[in-house]
Amino acid sequence: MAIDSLDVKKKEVLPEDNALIEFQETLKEAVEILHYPEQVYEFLRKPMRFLEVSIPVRMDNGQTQIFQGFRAQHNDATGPTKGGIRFHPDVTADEVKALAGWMSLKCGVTDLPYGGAKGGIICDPRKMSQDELERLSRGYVRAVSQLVGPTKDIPAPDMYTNSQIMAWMLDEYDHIREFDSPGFITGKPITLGGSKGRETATSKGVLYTLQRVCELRKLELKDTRVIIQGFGNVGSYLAKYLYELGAKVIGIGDVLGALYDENGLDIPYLLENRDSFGIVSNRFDDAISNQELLEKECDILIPAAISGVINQHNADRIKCQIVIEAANGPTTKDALTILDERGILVVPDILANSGGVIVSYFEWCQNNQGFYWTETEVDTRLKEKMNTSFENVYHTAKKYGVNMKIAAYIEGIQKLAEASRLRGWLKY
Ligand SMILES: NC(=O)C1=CN([C@@H]2O[C@H](COP(=O)(O)OP(=O)(O)OC[C@H]3O[C@@H](n4cnc5c(N)ncnc54)[C@H](O)[C@@H]3O)[C@@H](O)[C@H]2O)C=CC1
Ligand SMILES: O=C(O)CCC(=O)C(=O)O
Repeated sequence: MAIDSLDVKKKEVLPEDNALIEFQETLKEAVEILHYPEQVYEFLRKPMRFLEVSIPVRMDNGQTQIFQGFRAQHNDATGPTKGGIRFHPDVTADEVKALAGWMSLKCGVTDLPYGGAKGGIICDPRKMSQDELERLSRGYVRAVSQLVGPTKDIPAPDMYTNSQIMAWMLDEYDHIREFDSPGFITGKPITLGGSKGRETATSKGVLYTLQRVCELRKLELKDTRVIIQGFGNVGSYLAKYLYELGAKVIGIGDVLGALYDENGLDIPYLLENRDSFGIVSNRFDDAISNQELLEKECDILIPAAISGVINQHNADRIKCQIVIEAANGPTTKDALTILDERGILVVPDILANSGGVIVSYFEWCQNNQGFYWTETEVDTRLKEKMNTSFENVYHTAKKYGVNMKIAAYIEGIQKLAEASRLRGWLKY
């Protein structure tokens, strides 16, 4: 069914469209702090491979529409590449390249045996029927099938993709390869070899990070005022967990607007009334804009939607103690400088949202073993990895006297650079 009624409004907070430059500039800073030669930066600043594809899809009206898709593989020195596939009308080639680079760093920070990758298709899934989405998903796999595979490059969900889309992609891949290979893709339905706990993994990882930060800042989670932008996979589960733990979720945002109540929102009601694309604000007359939401006073602000929303235009009006980046790249470099100067702690994406890829890794391990874990096993291991990664980044920040973003890059780069040197790709 086409969902025309949910027409995307023009974005109220214009993201800075320079994710790749953001990635490269921060990378350069971290490489210099580590006293690595320039070639390390030159090698890591772009993906090792990038494929752009055209995907013809027969639409329900009988006409064929050509969709543009991408897959970027940033670096495979440490293992096969790994990263989600985004279906979004605004996704660009450069953004996918940046997202792939961030995936490499994320896998470095969390010590996973992967390099980074990312995929994207320019489309608006809210305006497509399930049949059209299925044909698009299968078409994408056919277009990139030479490049991906369980020991080459393993996709997963990202914005506007979900376990059903992973299931179609897996089925198409199995069809092409003529054997069952559940390890080709993660974030699958549990019946098809998905892992328990993958659906909630990113939000749980953000929660564990947030709890650790609260301990350090001596903040009681109970009654802490939290604002979350994004009410999809990551934002909605996070809101649920925080609400259950007694935090006051005073604001949430989605693509069409935002809801705010200084006394705390009724999260169970919003969860029940949101649609499958994480939209709920359109059900209320008193919705505010995303811009207003981001500038409301709170203790912890959690951008969990798109990149570049905290930028040089609004960073001096952000009124919180802590920003936890659940989205990829929500804070620009300029904004980070302003927030640093204002004493606002920013916990970086490549640490905070790594729970998703961590449990994707667990899923892949389970597929390779053919032996499946309980939810408690998954969760215990996730928490352990999140906590270890947090402590490493935190201590690196102290050691080098840098913010947590640079510290996370420093943590993320080292294994990549070392593996590239050991393979003889870089001489230093
Ligand atoms: N799903 C996962 O496992 C992981 C997701 N992430 C990142 O977290 C973020 C959110 O991902 P998901 O929750 O999976 O996506 P989703 O598709 O489930 O939900 C996206 C949410 O963002 C909102 N949104 C979309 N465009 C917006 C805009 N222009 N302004 C304000 N809100 C907007 C949507 O309305 C929806 O509520 C993305 O940056 C993604 O890359 C990071 C790590 C893993
Ligand atoms: O689960 C994965 O493999 C990747 C998730 C992802 O795309 C991300 O962390 O940004």
